[in-house]
Order: sequence, then structure tokens, then C-alpha cells
Amino acid sequence: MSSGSSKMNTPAHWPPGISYLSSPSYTLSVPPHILTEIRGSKPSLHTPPCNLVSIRRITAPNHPAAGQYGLFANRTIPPHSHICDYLGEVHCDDRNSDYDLSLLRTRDGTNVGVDANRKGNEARFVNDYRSIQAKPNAIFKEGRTTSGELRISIWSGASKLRKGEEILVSYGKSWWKARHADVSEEATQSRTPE
Ligand SMILES: C[S@@+](CC[C@H](N)C(=O)[O-])C[C@H]1O[C@@H](n2cnc3c(N)ncnc32)[C@H](O)[C@@H]1O
Repeated sequence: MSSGSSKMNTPAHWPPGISYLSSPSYTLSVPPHILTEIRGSKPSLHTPPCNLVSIRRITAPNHPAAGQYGLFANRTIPPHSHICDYLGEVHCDDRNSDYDLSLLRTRDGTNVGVDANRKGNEARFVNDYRSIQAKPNAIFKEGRTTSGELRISIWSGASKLRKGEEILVSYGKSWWKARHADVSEEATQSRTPE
């Protein structure tokens, strides 16, 4: 299936082993009629690396994702501005991935997700605001590109983002609920004798 994947022009701190995408990667789990609903009839547009943001390692010891990476504004970003698209593998199969966002629920009840675990772009490094700031300064928003393709993107919120500020969204209560359920299940399994 088509995707813009390249080793060229990867942003600084891009991790080895993760494919850098410049357009969504559609997996075979997406049936043709859903592919048409999402992408339309035109080929995907190629999105160049985003010069508004940087991927940075988080060194502050009190940050809940210390030692991991986050997404930071490279310059002042005005309110209500498109920052970057969230690119990844578009799929209809079940995934257990911390990088999986819901893109669409079709009329026949199929869930379509975008999973940036193995393939993605800068957007996969955006952290959730919880335990970092009182509220998010950015949001996930769905929209169509000029070619008609449905994508999720990161937009700034009601206030401008300052240069150097960490970009923080809300993953949503369901994301955290699923994560806590996974953690409890792992703990139960590790306590259960074989
Ligand atoms: C989509 S990734 C974000 C990028 C990630 N920090 C990285 O370096 O790859 C989601 C993961 O980031 C971490 N994370 C993001 N926001 C967090 C928060 N507010 N508190 C704790 N961990 C967070 C969790 O480990 C979560 O599974």
C-alpha cells in the first residue's frame, strides 16, 4: 500500500528503527471502500518535515515522561494554527499501541486508527498535558487536506505557543483508561502463578 517513507530529511533525534513518513501509510487491513472514504480518489500529498517543531529529550526529573522525548515549539506559533499532521499506519485491525489515535468510525461501525508506533512523523512525540501543565496548549483536530484526504493534525489552542514551549495535547480520558487497564492487567498477570 502507498506511503511516503524515507530515510532522507529525518528531523534531529529521529529514533533509529522507526520509519519517517511524509504521508499516511495505509495497511492492508483497510478495505477499499474505507480507503476511498478516507483518502478520496487522489494520491496522498507529501508533507515535508515540520519546521515549527523540534523533537527533544526530556531531562527535567519531575516531568512524568523524563528520559523520553517530547515535541517543542521552534518559534512562536499563533493561536488556532495548524502545526503538523499526525502521520502513521492507517489501520482497521486491533492494536495495543501507545501511539494509536482514532481517525474515524465508519457508518458500518468499523474503527479506523492511525498508529505511529513503527512509522510516523514528528507528531508521534507529542505528550499529554497531565502532570505537566494545568491544561493542554494544543489539540488534535480532524480535517481534510487539499487533496481531500482525512487526517488528524495538531493545532495550537486559544493562546499562542512560545518558542521553546512543550506542545501538550489531551490524549483523552479513554486513552488513559485503556492504559491504566493494561497496567492493572499486567500487574495481575505478574502476580498470578503459572
Ligand atoms: C505518543 S507517545 C509520546 C512520545 C513519547 N514521550 C516518546 O518519547 O516516544 C505516548 C507516551 O508518552 C508518555 N507520556 C506522554 N504524556 C505523558 C504524561 N502526561 N504522563 C506520563 N507519560 C506520558 C507515555 O509513556 C506514553 O505512553
